This record gives sequence, structure tokens and C-alpha cells, in this order.
Amino acid sequence: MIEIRNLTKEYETTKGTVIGVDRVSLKIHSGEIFGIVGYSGAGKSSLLRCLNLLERPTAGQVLIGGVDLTALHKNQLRQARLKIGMIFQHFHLISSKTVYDNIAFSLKAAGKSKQEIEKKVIELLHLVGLADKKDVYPAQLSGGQKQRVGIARALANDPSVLLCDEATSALDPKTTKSILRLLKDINHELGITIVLITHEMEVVKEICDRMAVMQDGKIIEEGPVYELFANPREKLTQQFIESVLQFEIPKRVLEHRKGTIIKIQFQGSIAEESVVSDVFQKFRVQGNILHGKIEYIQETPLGIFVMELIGDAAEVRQAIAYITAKTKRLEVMYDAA
Ligand SMILES: Nc1ncnc2c1ncn2[C@@H]1O[C@H](COP(=O)(O)OP(=O)(O)OP(=O)(O)O)[C@@H](O)[C@H]1O
Repeated sequence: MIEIRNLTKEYETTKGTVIGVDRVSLKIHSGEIFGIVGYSGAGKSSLLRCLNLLERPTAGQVLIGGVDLTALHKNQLRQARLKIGMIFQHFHLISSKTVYDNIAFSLKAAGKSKQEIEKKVIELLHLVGLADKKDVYPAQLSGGQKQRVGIARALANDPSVLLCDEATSALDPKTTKSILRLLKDINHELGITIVLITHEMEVVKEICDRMAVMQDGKIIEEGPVYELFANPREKLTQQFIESVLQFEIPKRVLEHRKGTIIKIQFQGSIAEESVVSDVFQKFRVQGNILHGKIEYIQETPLGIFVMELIGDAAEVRQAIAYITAKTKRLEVMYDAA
């Protein structure tokens, strides 16, 4: 487990002290994929870089597997860092070294023998799907392939933790998906705890188990990803969620409606049930679907529908009561009655 205790990171600048991280406490469980989201300047990089002491916290502690990194001496810290891999937005590969040598680099630094290094590098190249690229230079690789090398390099010393600093932000959507898939597979197969920072909610939705939202150096909300998507408390979390679940119904469409307009949220298995079609059988109402979307978050559905219900006022009320009872999430956007 990673435990962050009351961590603060301040930067001294010519214009005074800037607070990057403000008294953050957080527990990240072993084997989970934990996402930290926030806008630019929220403090995500500062916090992530404090996890392997790339930045030394001004105050507070970072415990990994019960060991307080902030209390370690130089040599002990170097050893501990071998067990914390890191990947970066712009890959940070050594351009003058081949793919093989980029991955071998940290193994050499860890004092491994030539045979051990070769065995490990070949194994890692297979893991990240680059077995045929071992002798090429980074400039000859696509962004996605470079990040695969970055991942292989980060895994070279069998870390228990992998830190990902906006690892897919420089990649196109298709490549992003394949890198996220790879990270998820690595998490499953090797049991590595992954902590990632991102400003993209899609990334969190795709692979994270739990997440935290950062603003002004503080964690303002945290929890299981599905929970935060389904019931965001904070305004900023709602904004991030909307970036995934967003929809807009043109004003013109709404203006010409005769019926009552409702917004329904289906959570979990209820999204797979026939609540909407039941309504048309049970009550004398007609309905038009104005918007419908189901997102799968960690394979659990979260659906949002906007519907117009047309019919006798009493029937519409009963239909609304029925859907409310079933879904517990219904908002009347426009009441025709
Ligand atoms: N080396 C530094 N010196 C001075 N101020 C810094 C330094 N690094 C970060 N900061 C400040 O700390 C705050 C948090 O920055 P940080 O880079 O951690 O945020 P972020 O959420 O990762 O944003 P981004 O995604 O843009 O990198 C900002 O106000 C930033 O200006």
C-alpha cells in the first residue's frame, strides 16, 4: 500500500512561495489502478513526483509497503526507487541508444549481469509487443511504440509501483486505448500498483479502480471511479464527469415539445432492464427518446436518457413515479402539466 500522510510541497520562487501540494493524505491500495485528475496547475505532477521523491516534500510522509521514503538515507532511497517505475508524457528515452539499450540502462545501473539483462530485456520486449524493434532507435518509433519502450524500461527492475505522468496525453485516441490496455494487462498479470495522473476523464474511466480529484493542491474528492461518476459531490468532479457523459439537446428541439421531459440515470444492472419499455406497457403514455447514452465504467453500465412523456397528466405522473422507484434517479427537466 502507498500511504501519503499530510504531504505538502512548496516551491520557493522569486515571486515568493508557491504551494504545489497542500496537506494531502491518501491511501492507495496494493494492486489497484488509482487515477488523480485535475486541471493544469492543480498539483498532480508535484504530488506524483513526491511519491518517488523526485521532488522532496516540504512536509509530510510517503510510505510504500510500510517504508517511509522520506526517512531513508541516499543509498536506501536509491534501492527503494528501483521498485518504483515511472513513465512520462514525452517518454524521456535516450535518443542515442537503441530500444534494447534504453531498457537495459536501468538494469545495468542496478548492477545486473549481461545474461540477466539480456533475458529481462527480451522478456520485456515481448510483454510490450516490441520484440521486432530491439535494435532500432527511438526516432524510428511511433509515439505509441516509444511509450511501450518507456513502459518496458519502467518495469525492468520488477517494480511494485508504476507511476504514470500523463502517459497518454501525447498520443492519439486509438494509441491511447492500446497503451491503457497494456497498462491494465500489466496491472492484472504482474499485480503492480499503478498511480496515474491525467486531465482526461476518459483515461480514468477506461482503467482506474479508484480516483481522486485535485484542485489548488488539495484532494477535494476521492472514491471508486463508478461511485464518483454516478454520484459526484463536488462541482469540479461534476465538470470532469460531464466531459465524458456530456450531451446537449438543442434548445430548438426542447422548445417544440408538448410533453413532460425527464432525465433518467440508470446505474448498474438496472441499465440492462426494460424499465422504459415497461412504462409504455403499464401506463397510457407515449414517449420520445431525445437523448440516450450508456457508458461502461469498469464494465458496469451507467446510462443517461432524456425522454419526453406525452399523455394524460395523471398517467404521466404515475409513469414518473414508476421510473423513479425503479431507478431512484429521475429529474423532471420540463413539466408539461
Ligand atoms: N519547479 C517549480 N517551481 C515553482 N513552482 C512550481 C514548480 N513546479 C510546480 N510549480 C507550481 O505548483 C503548482 C502545481 O503544479 P503542478 O505541475 O504540480 O500541477 P499539475 O496539476 O501537474 O499541472 P500540469 O498538468 O500543467 O503539469 C502550480 O502552481 C505550479 O506553477
